[in-house]
Amino acid sequence: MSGVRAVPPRVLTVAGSDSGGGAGIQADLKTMLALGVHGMSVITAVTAQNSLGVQGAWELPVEAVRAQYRSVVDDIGVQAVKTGMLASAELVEAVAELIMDTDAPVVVDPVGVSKHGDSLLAESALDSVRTKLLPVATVATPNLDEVAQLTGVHVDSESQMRRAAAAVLSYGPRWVLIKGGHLPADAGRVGGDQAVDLLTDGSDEHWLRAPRLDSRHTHGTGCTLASAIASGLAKGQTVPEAVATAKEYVTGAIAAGFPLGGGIGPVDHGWRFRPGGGA
Ligand SMILES: Nc1ncnc2c1ncn2[C@@H]1O[C@H](COP(=O)(O)OP(=O)(O)OP(=O)(O)O)[C@@H](O)[C@H]1O
Ligand SMILES: Cc1ncc(CO)c(N)n1
Repeated sequence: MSGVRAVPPRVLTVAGSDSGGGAGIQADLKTMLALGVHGMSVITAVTAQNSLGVQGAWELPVEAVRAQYRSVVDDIGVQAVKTGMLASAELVEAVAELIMDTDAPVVVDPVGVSKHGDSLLAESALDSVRTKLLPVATVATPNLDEVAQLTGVHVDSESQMRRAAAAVLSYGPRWVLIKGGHLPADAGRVGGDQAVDLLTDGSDEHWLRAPRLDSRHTHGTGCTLASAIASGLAKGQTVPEAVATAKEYVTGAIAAGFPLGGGIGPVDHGWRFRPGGGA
């Protein structure tokens, strides 16, 4: 065979490794494969993690993170970047600085704690996230716990999501997606049967709604959503388009989540390839 091969858009994730394969770097790369882009990784930390929680975490030296990033960006190039677990203030600041020099949209998932409540970011790094990382984000995707941690705004109803969005936008990201996945079941005007997220840049506002799925196996939802957004942006979609297609993808992945180990199983990144999945 000969001829020019098509080169897929390239997306870089800067995040931690989840040995259990459901979240972190592993979720990001699986999402990117499923969405047809070329995934690349800068590993910031290694976690020993499974369906029961995080048993250990080790940060990489800043020098190793910088070297991985430069290797990818200087030779291969990127059409979008996604950040996840950054562990420490030093790493947050180094990554923010690297991103500043990169001409590509950036999705910042300000990962604070895992589904089991294990900390993935030092308390001392919060200020660097606010003042260094959020300002370089094209889209920031905090969940409600991260919103509370970063801004002090506690959301327990849909109406408060607007206030939360304004508080995050005050740190400088172009767009914010407030993820309502953790809203209590009886919150909001429309009742508790929907998983509602709010995307806004301060003037344009998009409410994204999907059926709230009664699944225990939701490990990796946030990483999957942020990587799917980055994949859409790399393909040239606008932010609202990328978020809408990512929401559809993560909803399908949650619906197909499966039990693994004795605790919270992963979402299914490959759901579209299964019988009836639509691929
Ligand atoms: N039970 C559910 N049913 C449908 N959608 C859900 C459910 N739980 C979360 N979502 C959706 O999944 C996406 C990720 O949101 P979530 O709040 O779970 O992220 P997260 O807390 O950052 O995830 P993680 O725990 O992986 O860090 C959002 O679009 C949210 O609305
Ligand atoms: C490494 C890693 N990144 C992100 C998450 C999200 O909760 C996780 N559980 N583990």
